[in-house]
Amino acid sequence: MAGDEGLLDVVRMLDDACREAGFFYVKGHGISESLMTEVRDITRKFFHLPREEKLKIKMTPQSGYRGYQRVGENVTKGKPDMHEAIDCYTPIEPGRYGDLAKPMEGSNLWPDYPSNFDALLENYISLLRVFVTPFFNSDLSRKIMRGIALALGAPLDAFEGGVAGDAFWVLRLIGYPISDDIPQEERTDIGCGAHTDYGLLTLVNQDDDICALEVRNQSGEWIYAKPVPGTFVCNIGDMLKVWSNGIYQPTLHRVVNNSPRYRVSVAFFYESNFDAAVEPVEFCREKTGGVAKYEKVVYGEHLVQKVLTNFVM
Ligand SMILES: N=C(N)NCCCC[C@H](N)C(=O)O
Ligand SMILES: O=C(O)CCC(=O)C(=O)O
Ligand SMILES: [Fe+2]
Repeated sequence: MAGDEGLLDVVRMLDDACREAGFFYVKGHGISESLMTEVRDITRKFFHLPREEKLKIKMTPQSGYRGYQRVGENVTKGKPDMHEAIDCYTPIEPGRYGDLAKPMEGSNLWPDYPSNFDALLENYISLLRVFVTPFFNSDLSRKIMRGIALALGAPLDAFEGGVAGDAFWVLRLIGYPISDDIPQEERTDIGCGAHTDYGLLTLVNQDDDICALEVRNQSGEWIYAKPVPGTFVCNIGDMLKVWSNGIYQPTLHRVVNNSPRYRVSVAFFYESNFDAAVEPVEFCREKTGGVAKYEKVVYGEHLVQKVLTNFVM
């Protein structure tokens, strides 16, 4: 690979983006634009169903926090978010991680309508995750993580193995209504409050033509991650900060839908192993003065703590 100029260019761009912005666009990734659109369109169709239909897959503590949440149920920094969503997670069998995963045990709730929802989404998830057949491989998130490993000057598989070789995944299908459609007494001015993501890497498939995702730059200004059709907007999560000893930092972002149209985005989160204890890896410590800047974090504890405090139901 050392002689592949094209690859080295991409790795350099990735390193710049991860250091400067914590956000970047990925194109030419092998997921067809038509599939990306289809996934957003089926999500939109679901959110346009009557409330009773959507509540058939209501998210509750008993469902392992999987399923549908109404506008305002997700809360960020004490303020209700003006989005509705379906949250899906890697299925967790009872007892799989002992007490650690108890609150999130279970399998995902898929709606009956639109009828091919589960098949389409399960296919999409497998393409973003790790999908290996004798004829065809797709593992987009892992490929990007391999690029990030190279960007840090490490071997390709530096972010796999015991810590992320069995990566946990999260999928959020999100709808942001226009404010006129939200009763005034329930309305706040923000679709999703400022936050960083929890894991390694996020891949956002967002509606074309609506600017709503805002990223905080180094001067503290909010700038749009404008839609670029066919691309994923990618960003770094909390676990990669710890793992890289802060060489790459997650960036605050938020969503404000001031457009006159309902906005859909589908965010895929590629995480470490659920029970991984993530700590600064030696090759990153060496690059940053030899001292670990962060304490060890168990990813599953981080996620469960977020999930238990994110909702007002
Ligand atoms: N899995 C992720 N990243 N979910 C993003 C939701 C961010 C908002 C959430 N209420 C919070 O305060 O974190
Ligand atoms: O809707 C978006 O564009 C981003 C959503 C987001 O940041 C998240 O769910 O973590
Ligand atoms: Fe996010």
